[in-house]
Amino acid sequence: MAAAHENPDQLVTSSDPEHPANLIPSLCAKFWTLGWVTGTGGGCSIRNDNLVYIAPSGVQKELMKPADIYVLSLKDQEPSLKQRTYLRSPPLYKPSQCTPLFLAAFTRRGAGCCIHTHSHWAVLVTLLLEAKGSSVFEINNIEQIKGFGKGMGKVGNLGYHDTLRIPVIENTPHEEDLTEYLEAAMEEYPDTYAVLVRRHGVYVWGDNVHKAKTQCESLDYLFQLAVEMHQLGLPWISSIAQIGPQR
Ligand SMILES: CSC[C@@H](O)[C@@H](O)C(=O)COP(=O)(O)O
Ligand SMILES: [Zn+2]
Repeated sequence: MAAAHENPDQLVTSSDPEHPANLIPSLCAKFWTLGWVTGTGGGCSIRNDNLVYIAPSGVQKELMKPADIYVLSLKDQEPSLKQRTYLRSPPLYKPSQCTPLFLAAFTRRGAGCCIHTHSHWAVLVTLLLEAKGSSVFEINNIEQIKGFGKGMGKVGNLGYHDTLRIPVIENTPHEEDLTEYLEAAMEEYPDTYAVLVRRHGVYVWGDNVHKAKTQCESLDYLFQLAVEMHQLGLPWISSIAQIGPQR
C-alpha cells in the first residue's frame, strides 16, 4: 500500500464511519438539520493524535464528502506563520476560515474535536447579553448544566448547583482575526469548553467527538432555554444559590 505522502487521498479514505473524514460530513449533515451550519456557516474539525481534519471554506457543510476534507499535521506547522501546510488539499477549495480557531482548541486545550455553530439561540443570547453590557453568559440550577465537564484535565462534570460560565468575544470582519480574542478568552476562563462570538455563533470543543457534540447540544439547549426564560421575565441566574432540598 502506498504511504500517505505518496497518496494523500489515503488519509481520507476509510470504510469506518468513525474515521474523521467520514464523521465530519455525517456530523455536519446532522448539524444542518438543527440550523447550526446553515448557508455554509459553521462547521466542525476533528483531531486524531497529530492529524487534524478540516472542511473546505464556503461549501454547503451538509453536502460535504470525505474527498473534500483537508488534513494537516499539527507538529509540522510553524507557530509563528499564519500560512499552514497541508498533507492533503482537495483541488478547487480553500480550507475553512475557522481553521486557526479550531487549531487553538487543539493546541491550547488538547481538544479532539471542535464545533462551530451559527445557531439562532447562540446569537440571540449574545444579543441579550449585549443589551446588558455583559461579556459572559452565566446560568445555574438547571439540570442540563451537568452535561459539561469541569474543565480540560479535570475529572467529572459540573453539578446541578454549579454556575456554567461561557465568555463572549466581539465579532470581527475576518474570521481569522477572532483567533487572538478566542485565545485570550481561553486564558481568562481556563475551565471553559466554549466561547460565544457576538452576533455570530459559538465555538465548542471537547476531549473527543462525543464530548464536543454532547456539550454543544447541552449548550444549545441552555441558550434556547435562556432566551425563552428571558421572554418570560425569568432570570438565568438564581439569586438563591441552591434551588431544591438542602443537605
Ligand atoms: C456564512 S459565512 C460564515 C463564515 O464567515 C464563517 O463564520 C463560518 O462559520 C464558516 O466559514 P468557512 O470558511 O465556510 O468554514
Ligand atoms: Zn462562523
